[in-house]
This record gives sequence, structure tokens and C-alpha cells, in this order.
Amino acid sequence: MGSGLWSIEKRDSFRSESFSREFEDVPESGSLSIIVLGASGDLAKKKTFPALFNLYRQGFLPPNEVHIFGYARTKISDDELRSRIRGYLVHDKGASSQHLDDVSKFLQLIKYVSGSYDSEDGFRLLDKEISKHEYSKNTVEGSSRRLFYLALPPSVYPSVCKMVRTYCVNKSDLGGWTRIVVEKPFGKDLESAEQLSSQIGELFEEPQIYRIDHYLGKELVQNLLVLRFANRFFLPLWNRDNIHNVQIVFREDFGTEGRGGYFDEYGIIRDIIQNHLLQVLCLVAMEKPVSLKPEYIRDEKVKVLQSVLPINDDEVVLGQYEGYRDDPTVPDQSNTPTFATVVLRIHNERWEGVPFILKAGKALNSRKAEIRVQFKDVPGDIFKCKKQGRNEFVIRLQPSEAMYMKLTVKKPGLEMSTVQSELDLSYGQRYQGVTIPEAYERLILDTIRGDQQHFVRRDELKAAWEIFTPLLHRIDNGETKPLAYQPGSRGPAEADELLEKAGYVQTHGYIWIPPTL
Ligand SMILES: NC(=O)C1=CN([C@@H]2O[C@H](COP(=O)(O)OP(=O)(O)OC[C@H]3O[C@@H](n4cnc5c(N)ncnc54)[C@H](OP(=O)(O)O)[C@@H]3O)[C@@H](O)[C@H]2O)C=CC1
Ligand SMILES: O=C1O[C@H](COP(=O)(O)O)[C@@H](O)[C@H](O)[C@H]1O
Repeated sequence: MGSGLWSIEKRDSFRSESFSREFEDVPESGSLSIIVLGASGDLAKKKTFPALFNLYRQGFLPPNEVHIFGYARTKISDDELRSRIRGYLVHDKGASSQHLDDVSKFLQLIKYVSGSYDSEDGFRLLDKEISKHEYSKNTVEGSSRRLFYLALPPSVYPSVCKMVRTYCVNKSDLGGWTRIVVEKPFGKDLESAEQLSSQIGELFEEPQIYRIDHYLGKELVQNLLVLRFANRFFLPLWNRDNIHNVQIVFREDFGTEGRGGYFDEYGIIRDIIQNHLLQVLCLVAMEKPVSLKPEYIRDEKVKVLQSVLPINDDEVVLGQYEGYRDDPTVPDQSNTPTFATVVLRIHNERWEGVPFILKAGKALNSRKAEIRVQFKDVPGDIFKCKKQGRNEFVIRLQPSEAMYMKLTVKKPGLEMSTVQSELDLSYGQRYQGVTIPEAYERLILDTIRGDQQHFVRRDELKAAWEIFTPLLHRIDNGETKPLAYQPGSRGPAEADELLEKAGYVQTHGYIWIPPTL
């Protein structure tokens, strides 16, 4: 079977063949306007526009239907915005002429409108430009589709949503729609998140709101439900009878350079754990949904979150890397953690007693994100294979996507001895030549298709904040302080001690030999 079979094929419409689309398909024929608010910012340049470009190249944004608008306060021309974006679409001097041609054509779809985030004039002008585009595509009023992507700080979400709602929504409902995409951080704690949700909720219906968590767009995160519910051998094993502990880990080998101001307000728990890692936990721990309808999946995720017990202070280790406060945008006395290990306990029939260890850190010794499911020791071990280490199922989200099962086998040879080996599915090997889409690419496509499966619902967000808010308040009040750690290290040694206390047994002496050798 050729690996090309896994390639994304060029499609001539937005219709999806995905299994997740069990909900009704309403034919959509109107023009599509994608409006990137905060178009001059970092996220827009680095993630949003490149994702849109990739969708365009694959035929998901046909130029006869789509127009893209950038909106921001900076006063620049269309061409200036285009040339800023261009640098993020053409990475090397040796880009093919086809690529350069695609970039030029894509950039021609982009128009820039300047205005402030609370000005009537700016949004009226934006609406006029969008309507002009819709008119040029002969779209019947009301059947047009308008997607507003808020690549903005959350402080301006309420005013921007109000402006969009008042001046820029699709004018009637003839199969068209208006949707908004909001980025994290969505609030700073339970109260502020709920307040933000209410403000936006007064303006838009829940099916119009797409709260993005880009970890939900990663290939191996999207694979989790398939793995768990489409494979017979996982079904009976995935519970407290067999699994001893689960680790969900995020490590970065660089600090907060250039983002110190933002980061210091939030810290690693709000930046990574409360959203990205907790979303992964939901998919690892949830029960099988009734079907793949987004609401059924999100119902199950909410149940897991609501079953998480209050965090015990003895099961938290916080760290701050030395040198973090040297950043001029970080206060000298900052108490903000750049590292945290937190043990969560899920109080339900499947998971009672199984620690879920969430670990995230900046400026560590490596960059990776993975889920490590460690199984219990074999009862009545006749091979004395305990010394080899426990069975582990590792799903590496990045870099180099892979999943592998560490297991004990007979060491090849005349002697009957055991050794730890692995069943290895490395994507680079198995799916050679297949491009794995960027998380944002996939999620933006979902917003166009109206599929909310991989977006965070309001009650899910609330439940997530309920778990972390008490701890976050203790940190904010200085009651819990981070331990110092060396940049380039594994983080505070106390974090590994906590891991051991939670029952994780590190495998020693396991050597992996990449299959290419
Ligand atoms: N397909 C593939 O690409 C495969 C790759 N491999 C590679 O083989 C190597 C070994 O595999 P694996 O066992 O999964 O990974 P590691 O050896 O990297 O880590 C094993 C576990 O030990 C923990 N650990 C490491 N040092 C300490 C410490 N000092 N105290 C406590 N815990 C510690 C790690 O935690 P932490 O997360 O904090 O680092 C991790 O949970 C890895 O580099 C892996 O990538 C193996 C199989 C397949
Ligand atoms: O949301 C965030 O994620 C990035 C890491 O994303 P990844 O896809 O590269 O793993 C992190 O660096 C950043 O601090 C955080 O805000």
C-alpha cells in the first residue's frame, strides 16, 4: 500500500468526509470572508495566516468564494500587510516557482482595514469592505459566511465581540453564518473566565463560538479517541485495574524570552496545564461517547473534569528557572512558576487511585510533549522481569510523532532471559512523505465546516477553571512559592521525588535503537 494514500487530497469544496460530521450538512454556497482581527500581531503572522495559506494551497479556500481581511489599529496598506505576511510563507531562498506563485495568489486575497477595537467607524468600514466582497461574488444577502478570528489579547474580546455583533454580522439567515474564534488565555481564573463567557454569551450563541486550544488540533491528540475506542486491545486494559499512573508532559528547552511580560501575568499552569494538558487528559480519561457528535464528545469531557478532586498541595511542585527575572518585563520579585508538576485524581469507577501527573516547564533540558501510560507490575511474576521495568504505552505528540509500547520480551539467544523492547509506530517511518497538518490548519478548517468537536465548550472551560483556581489563587497570593531550577535542567529535583511518591517507576537501562539502523 503506497504511503501516498494518507496524503491530503485537493478538494473542490468544503464538504468533509470525516467521521465526525454526523450532524446535518446544510449546503453552503455563499461567499466566505475570513476576518483576522489583530492582523499585525505575532499569532496572526506566525500561525493564522500560514494556516490559511496551507488551506488555500490544498484547495480548501477557493479564490472564487473566499476573501481574507486583516483588521488592526496599525495604519498600513494592503501591500504592507501582505509583505509582512509573505516572510512567514516563504521560508527559504530555494522555494519553488510554484510555491512563490501560490504565495502571490494567496496574498492577493488579503485586504487590510485599519481601525481600533472599540470604534464604530472601524467596524462599519470593515462591514462595508466585507459586503463589497460578497456583492462581487454575487452572494445573496444572508447566505454569506463570515468567520471572525480574534488573534487578540482577551482584554479586548468583549468590545470586539460587541462591535462585530453590532456592525458586522451576516445580515439574515439564508444558510449563511457568523462565527467567532477566540484564543486562550480565556480568563485568568474561574470568575474572570465566567465573566468573559457571559459577556460573549450575550452577543453570540454557543454554536457560533469556537474556543481554540491548538493542542486539540495536533495529529496524535486527534488520534486518541481512535486509539482508545477503535482497538479491541485497549478497551479492557484502560482502567485502574491495569494502569498504575499516567503522565502528560510538556517540556520546552527555551525560556520566556520576548514574552516575559505576557507570561508573568499567567504562568505555566494557565499557559499550558489548565488548557493544553487538561484537554489531553480529558481525551485519555473520558468514557466512550454515544457517537462522534461533537456534543456527545464534549459531554464526556465535562464529566471527567467534574470528577477531578481538589488538588492537594502536597501533590504540587512549582519551579522558576534561574534568570527568568532578568527579563526587564518581568518584576524582580515575580512569584510566577515557569515549571509545575501537579497530580490530579479522578474520582470515578474507572480511575479511582490512578494518579494523572501533569508536568510542564520552560527552559528545560529537552523539548517534547508526550503521554506516558504506565501499567501495573505483572502479578505472580515468574520471569523476575520487574527489573526490566513496567509496560508503558507512550504517545509522543511532538517532536517526531510516535507511539510505542515498552514491553518485556525474551532476549534473543540461547539463554532464557528477558529484556525490555518496544512495539514502535514512528510516524516518520510508517507514513513517509505524508505531511502532517499544522494544528491551526485543521482547526480553522473545522470552524469553516462548523465542527465544534475540537473546541472547548463553555461548561468545559468552567470545569477546567474550577480545578485550578484555588491553587492559582494560592500562588497569586504568594502562599505557594516556586523552587529555583537551573535552565537546561530537568526542573526541580522535588518534581521527580513527587513522581516517585505518586508511584511512577522509572525504567533504567532501556535502549532504543531507531529502526533505520
Ligand atoms: N518511536 C520512537 O521515536 C521511539 C523512541 N524511543 C526513545 O527511546 C528513549 C527512551 O525511551 P523512554 O523510556 O520512552 O523515554 P525517556 O528515557 O526519555 O524517559 C523515560 C521516563 O523517565 C523519566 N525520567 C527521565 N529521567 C528521569 C529522572 N532523573 N528521574 C525521574 N524520571 C526520569 C522521563 O520523564 P520526563 O518526561 O520528565 O523526561 C520519562 O517519563 C527516548 O529517547 C525515546 O524517545 C523509544 C521508543 C520508540
Ligand atoms: O499555547 C502555547 O503553546 C506554546 C507551545 O505550543 P507547541 O505547539 O509548540 O507545543 C507555548 O510555547 C506557549 O508558551 C503557549 O502559550
